[in-house]
Amino acid sequence: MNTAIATDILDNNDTQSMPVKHSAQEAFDNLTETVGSPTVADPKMRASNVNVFYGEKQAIFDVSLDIGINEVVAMIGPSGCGKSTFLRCLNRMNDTIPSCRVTGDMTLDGENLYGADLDPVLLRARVGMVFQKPNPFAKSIYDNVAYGPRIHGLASNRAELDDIVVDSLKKASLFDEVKDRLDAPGTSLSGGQQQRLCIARSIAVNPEVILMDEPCSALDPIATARIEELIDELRQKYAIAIVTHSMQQAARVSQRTAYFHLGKLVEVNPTSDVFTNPQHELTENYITGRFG
Ligand SMILES: Nc1ncnc2c1ncn2[C@@H]1O[C@H](COP(=O)(O)OP(=O)(O)OP(=O)(O)O)[C@@H](O)[C@H]1O
Repeated sequence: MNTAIATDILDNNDTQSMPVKHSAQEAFDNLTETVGSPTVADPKMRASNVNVFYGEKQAIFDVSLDIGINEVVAMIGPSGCGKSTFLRCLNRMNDTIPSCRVTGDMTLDGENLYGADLDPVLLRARVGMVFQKPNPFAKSIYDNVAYGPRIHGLASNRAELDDIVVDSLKKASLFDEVKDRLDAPGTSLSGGQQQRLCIARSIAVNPEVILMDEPCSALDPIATARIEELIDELRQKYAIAIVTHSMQQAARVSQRTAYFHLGKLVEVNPTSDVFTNPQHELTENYITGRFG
């Protein structure tokens, strides 16, 4: 993990009181194309020219961004800039909001996410999501993890289901802590354990991509560190996109960072570049604490 960069960001926060340069607004108004490298050679997911509307209000403007295999892409930016809205497009969670309309092209392994023949329920198994607040079902630890494999018919007998549950809990770094109480309610776990249970639940249905929307915002620093380590391990197998308010977290866990501002994707670059040598003035203002 990029701990050194994360520490640099902390050290740079003495610039918080500096005024926003007037030219920053001009730079935003003139922004017609994302600065940096929104595409990768081997995309798992590709979003091209995506616009999102809530009724008449446009929340995302012409955003293009790839999520590559074995990479973590961090999405950062001021509150309300559209990070969660964009993330939710990637597994069609926005379908559940009646006023929400999405245009543009989005693909998973080249397949159109919004194609008429694509079942959103199956899509959400392939593109799992972990939310801000851990949300285990009111079921046992075992049944929380077994739920997805059961409804998707991934196990033909109890022994296979047991294997999936144990394997998923191991991958989520939770097994050792719960192996003696798999029948206990998921809600009896600590917040950090509940979040790892939710990650195990996503993993259990063999996802290819994991989306995380501020997964550590309800957790203490120790539980956060466990999840961050886990994200680093999960990257070996999955493509991951994470929305975070913590620039230190983005620096620690991601390989590329995407900076959103008022619904536009301003800059995407390797994380080390974004935090040490941002290309766009708006990114620089944000990471040095001049606004946000
Ligand atoms: N369900 C909704 N209905 C109407 N407008 C919405 C809805 N969800 C989000 N918005 C609006 O879309 C814009 C982007 O919101 P979004 O939650 O995606 O931003 P965000 O960057 O994730 O914010 P935060 O960091 O505060 O979570 C905001 O103006 C918000 O008010």
